[in-house]
Amino acid sequence: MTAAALPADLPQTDPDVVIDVEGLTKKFGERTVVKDLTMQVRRGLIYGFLGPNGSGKTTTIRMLTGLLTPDSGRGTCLGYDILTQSTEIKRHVGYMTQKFSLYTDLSIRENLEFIGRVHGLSDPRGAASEAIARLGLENRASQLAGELSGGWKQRLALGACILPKPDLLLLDEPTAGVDPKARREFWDEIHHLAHDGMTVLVSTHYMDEAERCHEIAYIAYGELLTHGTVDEVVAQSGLATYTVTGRDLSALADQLSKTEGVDQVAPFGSALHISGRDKARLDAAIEALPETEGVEVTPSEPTLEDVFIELMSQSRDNFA
Ligand SMILES: Nc1ncnc2c1ncn2[C@@H]1O[C@H](COP(=O)(O)OP(=O)(O)OP(=O)(O)O)[C@@H](O)[C@H]1O
Repeated sequence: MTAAALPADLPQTDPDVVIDVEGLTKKFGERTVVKDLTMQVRRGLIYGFLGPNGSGKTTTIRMLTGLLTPDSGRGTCLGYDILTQSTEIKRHVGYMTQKFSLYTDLSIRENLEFIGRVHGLSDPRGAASEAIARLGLENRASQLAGELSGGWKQRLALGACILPKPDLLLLDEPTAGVDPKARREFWDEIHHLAHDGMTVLVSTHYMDEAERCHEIAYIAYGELLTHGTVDEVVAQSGLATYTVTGRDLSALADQLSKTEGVDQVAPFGSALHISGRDKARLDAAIEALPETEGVEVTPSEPTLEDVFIELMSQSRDNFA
């Protein structure tokens, strides 16, 4: 990964650490939405935030970048204090929210030029042309934004965010409802941006997108339950997993889901994915299965989805 030089007006603290916060807590009314969150994000990383609906991902991302003031805790974003220097932070951050917020009755080019002017760019027309070329929007430049399909809208929204060349990009569920090809192209572009030195914080519910992040954090009920690379998160889970293949597995799935030592049974096409927190107990459950012709049980690796479902079930227990 290449890291471009920091702009001269950024505080030259530790240029490799873009976000460095500790003990962030946020309440809305009586409800604590984010609890005692401590984390660091290094420059040029694509950092994914995962977790159930309403778990505090957006609130976290907004606090990390000074867009929302925490009730307690402290830290820096791009070297600026998140409590006192949010104006400076905002100058360097691009934020793509869940809601499409561009002008539907302006064309792609008009929208981008307008955004360029709002940001006071010296050459809004040139910047718009550059973004149009970068995102492959040339053939659609004069199309009205309101007439674009979901995937192209997202691409335009991304173009608008990167127009002022932010150092940090926040993407809040950027590909919800977008087809797989458009999602892949969107992610290819995110990787190009990170390769050029931009840091990206992205919230998502898609496991394949989580796997495209350099690091991920899983937040449930306001608490950061795990973080690291995908491999680290899977290894830290301590889950043991088997794959069961064969015909007519639904009766077996029923039986297994009631068996001690089996914490998860998930059908995947003609296979079952069986996981347990305690490998010895899971092994005992597997060994106790009756021999059934055509049914095969093989050890496998837990998927990220297995890990997240497990984390969610544990945290729900704690919060019930
Ligand atoms: N300004 C606000 N005032 C009151 N409650 C809020 C506010 N913003 C968020 N909340 C609540 O805080 C909780 C966390 O919301 P947040 O948007 O951070 O979750 P999320 O993980 O991003 O959810 P999703 O995946 O659904 O986007 C939710 O219960 C939400 O209703």
